[in-house]
Amino acid sequence: MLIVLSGPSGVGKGTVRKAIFAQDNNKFDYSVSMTTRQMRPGEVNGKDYYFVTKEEFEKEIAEGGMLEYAQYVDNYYGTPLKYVNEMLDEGKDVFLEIEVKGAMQVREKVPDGLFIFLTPPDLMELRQRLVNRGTDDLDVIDMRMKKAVDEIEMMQNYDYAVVNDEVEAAAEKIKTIIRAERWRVKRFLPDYKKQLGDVLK
Ligand SMILES: Nc1nc2c(ncn2[C@@H]2O[C@H](COP(=O)(O)OP(=O)(O)O)[C@@H](O)[C@H]2O)c(=O)[nH]1
Ligand SMILES: Nc1ncnc2c1ncn2[C@@H]1O[C@H](COP(=O)(O)OP(=O)(O)O)[C@@H](O)[C@H]1O
Repeated sequence: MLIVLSGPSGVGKGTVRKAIFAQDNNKFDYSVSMTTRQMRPGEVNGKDYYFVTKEEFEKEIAEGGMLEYAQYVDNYYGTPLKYVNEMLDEGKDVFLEIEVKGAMQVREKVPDGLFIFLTPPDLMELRQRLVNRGTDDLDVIDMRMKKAVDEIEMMQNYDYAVVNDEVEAAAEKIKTIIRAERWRVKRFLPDYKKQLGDVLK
């Protein structure tokens, strides 16, 4: 199963994803993204991201090596296809944390993935989080808010919406959804159909 966590800029995707992976009882693997943005202090190449140059990233795109990618604030971000395919072939679940444009590309390619939209309690709180994060000037924050409203409209293309009111609670809700989704009929039927084909040979 391919699990996609997405949502508007600043809602807390990275924070909630880290809370999910901080617990070691996960049955799924995190797909490390590739990016052209600068490495921040404390980040590790290959763990937080694969940090590459613009030329290297564009070469990957040209060679068909990306499951999806998007340009976000002048940098490329994308999911390398190789690791995702390897995990899915081994029957493992893979977890992507990506912005909405990339998520929609994945929805096209993997329609039976699980798409979860992380949403803020309300727009004032989203703005407050961007202010608290302290990485942007107020005019940039206003631009991000306008973008966030467009991004929130994409919610209708997802399977579940999770309100990020409190980090641990949001992480728990997401894990509950993933557990429940494992028992969807559509995940069993193809396998039984294949077995039937083998049994009747
Ligand atoms: N489409 C896409 N978006 C990604 C990927 N990896 C990270 N992102 C998104 O890119 C945005 C910027 O990430 P980052 O630079 O780490 O900033 P921060 O999450 O705002 O601290 C976030 O919304 C991430 O969810 C990816 O592989 N593909
Ligand atoms: N549930 C929450 N309550 C309060 N602040 C939060 C919550 N989740 C995230 N934040 C804060 O909001 C800001 C944006 O979170 P971040 O994970 O960088 O968002 P994203 O990855 O979606 O851009 C950060 O300062 C983070 O600490």
